[in-house]
Amino acid sequence: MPVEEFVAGWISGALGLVLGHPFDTVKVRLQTQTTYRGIIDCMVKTYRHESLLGFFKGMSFPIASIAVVNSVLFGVYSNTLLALTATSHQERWAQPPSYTHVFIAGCTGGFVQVYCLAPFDLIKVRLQNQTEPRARPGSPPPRYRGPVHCAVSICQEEGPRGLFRGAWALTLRDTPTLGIYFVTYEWLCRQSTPDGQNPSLATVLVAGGFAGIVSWAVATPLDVIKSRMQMAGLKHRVYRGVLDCMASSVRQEGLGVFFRGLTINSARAFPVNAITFLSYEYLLRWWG
Ligand SMILES: C[N+](C)(C)CCCC[C@H](N)C(=O)O
Repeated sequence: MPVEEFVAGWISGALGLVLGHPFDTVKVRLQTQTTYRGIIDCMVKTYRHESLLGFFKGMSFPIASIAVVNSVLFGVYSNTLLALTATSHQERWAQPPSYTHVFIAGCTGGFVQVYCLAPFDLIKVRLQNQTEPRARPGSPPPRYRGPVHCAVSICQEEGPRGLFRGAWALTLRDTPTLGIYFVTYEWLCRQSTPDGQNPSLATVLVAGGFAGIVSWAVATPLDVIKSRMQMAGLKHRVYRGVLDCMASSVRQEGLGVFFRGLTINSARAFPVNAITFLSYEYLLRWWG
């Protein structure tokens, strides 16, 4: 099994993640809190109350976990494609796989990575939603003191299964949309590359960026539901399931609720995924 594909997936995921985390914090806050009037308002308030550090809340765990999550995503994707088409990564541009195979491999990668991602994503969302400024003498401490404390508290208060809160919504969000993600990337690369050649640096950047935007645009409605279900255990507002969360969100806030965070998700998706695909492709070429 080509191990380099897992390592390349990890490094490229980490680079993308750091770049995109401030956008991600604004997105999570807009999706789960009703106190902000929009992106700019959320950014200004976060900066005023919590300084620049506020935008980087909840980042340490994703950095550690991206090693597992992105290497599983890209590794399973690539190896599924290898099993389906019997062409290794080096031969993949010369003998391109069919889009159906790319889609199936993407969905498989997406499905498998959810089980690594779910607990880390839950902790990230809980920490990002703590709007208290850094501890000052006299001010009440935030509920969670950090990622480990957060994980332990969730286990104690909600049981170990609590760590998988929202995992079903995450599965529904990621399985089809990661299929779309890889198909968009492949399609855009092939459109702008002569047959049989490797795509250029600019092509990889643009195709990666758009793959991110397209897949996030499709994923946003379930992203909102996923984030709300992850916060539910905390706010004592428990949903009976994905459908119940959808129905009660629409009832209270209208259909627009499904598009919360769409703009910021797209703005984040371009640079994050451009860097992710660029480093993935080039690392594999160097090692090739
Ligand atoms: C498929 N869906 C859009 C949900 C996720 C795509 C994830 C890609 C990348 N790690 C990122 O954070 O943008």
